[in-house]
Amino acid sequence: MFPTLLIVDDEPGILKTLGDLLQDEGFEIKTAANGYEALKRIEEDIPDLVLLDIWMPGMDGIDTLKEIRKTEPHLPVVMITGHGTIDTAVTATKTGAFDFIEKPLSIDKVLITIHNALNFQKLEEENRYLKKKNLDRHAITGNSAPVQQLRLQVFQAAGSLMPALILGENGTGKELVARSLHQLSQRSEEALICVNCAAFSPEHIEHELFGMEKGGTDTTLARHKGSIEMAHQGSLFLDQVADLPMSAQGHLLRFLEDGRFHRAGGSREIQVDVRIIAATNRNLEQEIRLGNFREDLYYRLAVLPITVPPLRERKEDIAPLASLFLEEASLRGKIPVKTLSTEALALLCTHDWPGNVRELKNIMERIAISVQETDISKEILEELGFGLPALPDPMAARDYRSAMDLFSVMYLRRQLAIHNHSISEASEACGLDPETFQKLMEALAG
Ligand SMILES: Nc1ncnc2c1ncn2[C@@H]1O[C@H](COP(=O)(O)OP(=O)(O)OP(=O)(O)O)[C@@H](O)[C@H]1O
Repeated sequence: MFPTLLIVDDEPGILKTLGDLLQDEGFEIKTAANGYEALKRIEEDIPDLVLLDIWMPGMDGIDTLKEIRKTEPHLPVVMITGHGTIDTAVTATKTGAFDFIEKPLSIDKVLITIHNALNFQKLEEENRYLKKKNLDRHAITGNSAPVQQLRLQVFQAAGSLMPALILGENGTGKELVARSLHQLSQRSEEALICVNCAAFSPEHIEHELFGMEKGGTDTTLARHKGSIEMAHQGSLFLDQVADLPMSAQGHLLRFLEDGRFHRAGGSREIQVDVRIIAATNRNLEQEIRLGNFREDLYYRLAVLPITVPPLRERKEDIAPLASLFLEEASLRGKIPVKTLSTEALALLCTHDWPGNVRELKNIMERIAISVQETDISKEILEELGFGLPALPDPMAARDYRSAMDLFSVMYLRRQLAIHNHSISEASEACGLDPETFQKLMEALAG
């Protein structure tokens, strides 16, 4: 299929010669003698590109362009200008024209501009497609009442510029909620900068957030912009915000008050427009009582609080989430999709999911890759440690020894659950070697 060009010019001579030349180059040509006719043509059938004369009686090129933009924001428009009307042409590019070509027209220049505009348009389309896909990637899966409520809260918060604070246990989906919030907001075309506040030492977190003006001889501290500046016009996601040291909390509070800050070592005041989204799995009210978190900062951050419920409180979501993760893993690994039997699913619903959705995702990915069968039975899950009998409360144990044994088994099971049901990962996290971990599990189970 050849690209369709709409040529808009009040000079019949130009319509004819330019039309014939471009038709010879393989384009399909439509013409319009004025702005009104052009809008009518576009309404009938959208062309791939418009060549639009600026000087026309009645509605001129700029007004026609403004009208086109109302219904067709992405349609590439190239302006044709008379000699000496560069200022108007610049106004046109500001109004959304792709480029302009001067009369008398050189066919080479016309062809290059058309090809550039069509290529750019293709790239833009791909980008929009990827953006849309990205939106799906950040979709919050689940049909339980708490997740429906969560989606509504995210949607409402996306329409505001106020800081949002996302609360919830480990692995519940706080980062996913933050990404979804940004994607649904008017800032989705701009950057979402993510900073894990727990990943930096107290000295480095301020440099990471606010940037650095002078670094002396230490090259790792060279002059650089901080995440706040990089997020200008977009959003900044502060994950594990409870880990911010006190001095950084003070600077963040000041920034939240008026959008201004200084780079470390700098005296120039910088103002940016950034939407803050913070998250934590800690109980911030308790951290305030313990003196670890500033109360005034908490109130600034928590203008729009969003709580992501733990998976054990929305077990209806286990089935759709498990299917999603099995499907995603099989797509990635190019292997057949696996499904859970009814009994296997019922067994998953008896589990408490201390690692929440991340634990479910990890286990489904492991099953997708390592299990041969496409129907996942209850027995396969039992081999991975699901469905172990519930343990009595260690506080009610008859003596110290039994209380300690009960506690140890609970601890090891929990570590196993959090770490992907993998003995090597869990043992490393607990500081035990895998053999000891396994032996302890067996001895305590007996
Ligand atoms: N409702 C959901 N739908 C689809 N995927 C989800 C959902 N909730 C969580 N996930 C996935 O589970 C994983 C863990 O989620 P995420 O990293 O957002 O959790 P988190 O609460 O930020 O964790 P942490 O407390 O450790 O920072 C991610 O891969 C995420 O995409």
